[in-house]
Amino acid sequence: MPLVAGVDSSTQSCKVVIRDAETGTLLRQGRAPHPDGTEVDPEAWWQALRSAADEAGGLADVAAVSVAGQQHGMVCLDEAGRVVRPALLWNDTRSADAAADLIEEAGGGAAGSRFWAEATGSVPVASFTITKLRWLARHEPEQAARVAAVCLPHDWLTWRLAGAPGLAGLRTDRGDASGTGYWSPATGSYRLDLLERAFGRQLVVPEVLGPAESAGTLADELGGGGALLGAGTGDNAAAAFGVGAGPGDVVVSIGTSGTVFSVADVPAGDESGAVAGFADASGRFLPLVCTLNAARVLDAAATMLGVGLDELAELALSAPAGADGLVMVPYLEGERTPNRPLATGAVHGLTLRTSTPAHLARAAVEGMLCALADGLDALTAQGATVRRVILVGGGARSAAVRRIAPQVFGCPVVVPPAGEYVADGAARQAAWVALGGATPPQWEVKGTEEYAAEPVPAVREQYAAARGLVLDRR
Ligand SMILES: Nc1ncnc2c1ncn2[C@@H]1O[C@H](COP(=O)(O)OP(=O)(O)O)[C@@H](O)[C@H]1O
Ligand SMILES: O=C(CO)[C@@H](O)[C@H](O)COP(=O)(O)O
Repeated sequence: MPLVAGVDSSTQSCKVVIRDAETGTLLRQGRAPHPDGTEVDPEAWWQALRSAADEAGGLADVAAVSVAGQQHGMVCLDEAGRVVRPALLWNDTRSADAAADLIEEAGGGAAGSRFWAEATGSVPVASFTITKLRWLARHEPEQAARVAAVCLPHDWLTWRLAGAPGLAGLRTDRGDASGTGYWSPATGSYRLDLLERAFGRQLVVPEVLGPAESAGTLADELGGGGALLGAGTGDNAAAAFGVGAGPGDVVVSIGTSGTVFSVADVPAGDESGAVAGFADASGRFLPLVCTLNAARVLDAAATMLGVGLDELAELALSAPAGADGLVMVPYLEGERTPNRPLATGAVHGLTLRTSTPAHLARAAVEGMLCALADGLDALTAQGATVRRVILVGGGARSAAVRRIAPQVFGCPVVVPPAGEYVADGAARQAAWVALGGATPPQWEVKGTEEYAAEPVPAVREQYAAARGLVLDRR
């Protein structure tokens, strides 16, 4: 019975699961928090991974380990492999002007967007690594001069697990490479000309591995024993792999980010920029829409109302669908889809009738879900078929989210049992590496619950009328 470990190094925390490679049975798990903020010293992720792995009983008895991580974060290393500055995360919007500049330099407007969609599958927004490289080159030239290599959070953690074997030892996978802005899912190759255009010179980048290729072995200091390292992947690609998303399935993940994605056989190239044309962890593609505001909208609403998350859900469910016209536009951290990096949130429709905790709770849940429903529309416009939505992430633990989602999405919503599906996807990749074979092991997800409800189109209509009515941050 070989064991495998899967790691989810996401925005708010690190989770480790240890599973039986053949059956997928969960044996042990651990977690540790990450620091707040949109720039983080990668060393904090390393410490969190080590303590989550310790809580999970250590890695000494596993045959393989894979790391899934928050996408896009810019980890810059010098010649000696030292981190040059804290990593800028996917939700750091300071590179919004750099994104606009890169589109302008490629022809501007629709032509510039088309160029990027064709070259890399996605139109750059502030989240993408390439925009952060441009920001660094322009705003911190002394730090930029020290950079010898750039990689992503999961690449760096995999490299640390291997014992930090020099810059030539950096490895990544198709899924995470596709979120950099300098790798093409359609051709499966880097566009280092674009990296150079953005940063001003070439950098070492990780070698891109196939889905079941090994990135080396676990360092002895971690209990090594010859355990293989998987290539790892981005957290959304890992979630799709973890829940075993198939044709007609759209995964909606409500974590720090809100993401809407499906597994596709052909690469996407949405010139509007709404859908990012990523690659997945199985060798296929992962068209994806991402919002900056998801589970933390519920956290913020609970704080405003002075209640816990369970009480927030009860309040939301006690108000009518549509909250009698109270609408929350949830751009609390600016927004990525639509591309409004400076936007702030807003509440519309306040009357004496709607000025109650229940109405505000309902408006928060509906506003967050409506932004994701817009993402669902963008995904179907790119050819995705939606038979059902699979709901995952911390926000899926909310009873209100589970029950209101089918009203807003207009299709059945299935919720797997509360679990760590990103870490599970990483573990399944590790099992594929450990066991070999042309296809990954089949792990069954048991105990899925289905939620169905009559769609309530008025909720989306009132949100559509309100979503543009927001102020930019000053
Ligand atoms: N019962 C719940 N109701 C609503 N939100 C919840 C609940 N439990 C956890 N969350 C939220 O889930 C979020 C963390 O989700 P997670 O998917 O782990 O995020 P990430 O992967 O971005 O680190 C937190 O913002 C937390 O408040
Ligand atoms: O930027 C994206 C997807 O493009 C985000 O989904 C990040 O990958 C962070 O994920 P979470 O920590 O919210 O799960």
